[in-house]
Amino acid sequence: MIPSVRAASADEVPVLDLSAPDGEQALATRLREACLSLGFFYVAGHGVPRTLTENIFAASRRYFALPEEDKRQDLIDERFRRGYMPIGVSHKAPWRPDLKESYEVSLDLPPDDPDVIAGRFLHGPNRWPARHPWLQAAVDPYLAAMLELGERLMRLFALSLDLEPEFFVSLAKKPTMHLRLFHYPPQPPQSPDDQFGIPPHSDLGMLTILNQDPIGGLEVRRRDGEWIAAPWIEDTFVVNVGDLFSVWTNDLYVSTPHRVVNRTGRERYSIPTFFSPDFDTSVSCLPTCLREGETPRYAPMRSGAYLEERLRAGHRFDEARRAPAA
Ligand SMILES: O=C(O)CCC(=O)C(=O)O
Ligand SMILES: [Fe+2]
Repeated sequence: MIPSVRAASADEVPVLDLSAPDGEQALATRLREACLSLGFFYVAGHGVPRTLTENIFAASRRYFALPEEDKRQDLIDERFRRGYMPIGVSHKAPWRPDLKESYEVSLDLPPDDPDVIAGRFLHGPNRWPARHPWLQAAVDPYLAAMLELGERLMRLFALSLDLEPEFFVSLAKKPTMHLRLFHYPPQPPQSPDDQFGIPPHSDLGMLTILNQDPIGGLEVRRRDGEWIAAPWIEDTFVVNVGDLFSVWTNDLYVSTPHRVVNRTGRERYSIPTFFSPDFDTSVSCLPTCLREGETPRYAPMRSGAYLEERLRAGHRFDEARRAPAA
């Protein structure tokens, strides 16, 4: 098992209260400080009703408690990437397969949407088990709340970089977003050093809003290389930037590596929502982020193509089709 790491101190993980009366510019300044240091921060005062969180966690627990044969009726499809992802599919070299199962939801596009008709990767309808209507009933309102919170944060991110407030929102009219219900079984104490719930990685897109349960297990790598355990703070979301911000800001805002190790002996559930801009968005160093004498560290890229490459590299669908071990 990976040796355990120290708990983050309170000043290492800033908490931004979005309901504070000091105004958006003050919040944007705090957000900037957080992104210049750890690249992770918490948001409180976010306005997302607590019942939405309680309901989606309850539905997630209920779903993952179903027999494997039942969940496999919702087996994820390689093109739209929606539905049930058993243990074994998320598997990135050189690590062992992730010790987690998931249910994947994205922006729900109707069959007559031009991108769906064109067969574009990730563009499609969500997938819901008709036998378990409570799943969609809990996820849909939560997803709507995440879209709203995501826009609020995108405006703050824009302000924090001296951009006009709608800069990121206007790039995300049909965002390639993913809401993922995760279940991490407890990791056995004798598990090898290359076994994680999720191995060290940076997030692919623009920003991530994570809802975690009180179990713990998320670990974040500081800029000096030390790993620290992210705390659980009641009624907050954990926010971090993804790789696109490293490109936009020339590493001023770093897409911080993180991982999950569930050492607690208990089941862990978490619900990250990932935001990326529209599939064809071209991403390159922002003029407001290029300091004197610097040159862009990353070649311009297309958001969707980057996402596709990384998603295809990190998943093994032959594992999804294999019958589960008896
Ligand atoms: O489950 C968590 O706490 C983190 C998940 C994560 O890092 C990811 O899916 O990218
Ligand atoms: Fe992540």
